[in-house]
Amino acid sequence: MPLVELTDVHKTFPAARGRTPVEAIRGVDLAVEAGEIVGIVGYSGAGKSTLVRLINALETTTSGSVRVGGREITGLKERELREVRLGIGMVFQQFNLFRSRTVWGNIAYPLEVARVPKAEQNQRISDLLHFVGLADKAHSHVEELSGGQKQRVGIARALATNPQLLLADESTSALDPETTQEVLALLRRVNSELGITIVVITHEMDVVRSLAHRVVVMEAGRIVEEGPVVRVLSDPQQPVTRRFVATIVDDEPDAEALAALHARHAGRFVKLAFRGDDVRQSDVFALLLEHGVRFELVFGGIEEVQGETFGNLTLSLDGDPAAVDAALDAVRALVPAKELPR
Ligand SMILES: Nc1ncnc2c1ncn2[C@@H]1O[C@H](COP(=O)(O)OP(=O)(O)OP(=O)(O)O)[C@@H](O)[C@H]1O
Repeated sequence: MPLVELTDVHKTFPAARGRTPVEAIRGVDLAVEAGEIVGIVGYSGAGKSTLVRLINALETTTSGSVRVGGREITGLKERELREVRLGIGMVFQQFNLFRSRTVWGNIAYPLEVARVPKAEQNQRISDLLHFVGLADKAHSHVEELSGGQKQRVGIARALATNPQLLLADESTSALDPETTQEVLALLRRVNSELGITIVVITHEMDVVRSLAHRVVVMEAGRIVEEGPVVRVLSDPQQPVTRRFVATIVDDEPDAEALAALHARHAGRFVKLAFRGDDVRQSDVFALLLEHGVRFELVFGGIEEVQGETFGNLTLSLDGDPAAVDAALDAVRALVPAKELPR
């Protein structure tokens, strides 16, 4: 049974005066299995935050079903919803910490609300501070902390009530790249050491690449593509997915770059797609040489994501036209190859 299951979910916000209603979510089916890290990506307005707010019952669906831990949450009473929310931790972009409280006090807050006995609270807070590496900051005030430390407090607070699910909404967008990596490493430990399922919303593909097992791409209130991260990064299908993937993986030169490359290289351009370790680049290059074709690498790169390699290399091929054709036929038997226009 999935930990979270959305079936044909729609959410329409009523029209503000003189406006049309906003269909924020338009028929979403999504299952998140226990233990997974799912990254939800999409541009601003795609519906990511609304989707997350439906999962933690801060919004109600217009139609469709939302199940958390097997329990239908649509139509539950406020008291029952509070119970459901206790099983879900939230981490926010702007940390949402209480400035008037110390680090300890911030982590204590959800435990106070849940009326956890004091001795148990103290043990829990102390464990969490060690887990997130802030034991020495217990009595610091929030303003004294760096952004990364604030987010670690945010994560500790989200974990205080032992949730099964952590929802992270742009949790690293306010952080610099190095601090982002620290927070992502902590989230990976939350998943691997504590077994907590994580749904992370982001517009940064780097976050997806280094954290998620599976990626869900949203556009205009719908899921337009989903799959294991390595699959989606190495072979994106939808235009919106390609645009996201292009921010971290070189695909093929755009028209402007292509014109500049053609001005420098006389040969025919072909893009080769390497996926996994089954085809070695050296085998492809040997085939070209066997056919008497000279080549130069003009664009692209090879990536390693979660232990798998993939990438796209654009080569300029020079030689007798018939030999280039024959070489291309032979190469196509090994890897997908696409000739780029002149
Ligand atoms: N409470 C609301 N009332 C009216 N419209 C809303 C409300 N919340 C969201 N919307 C609209 O629903 C659509 C989806 O918004 P949502 O915040 O879910 O997108 P998002 O993908 O999370 O974007 P961002 O990355 O900017 O947060 C947008 O058109 C937004 O204006």
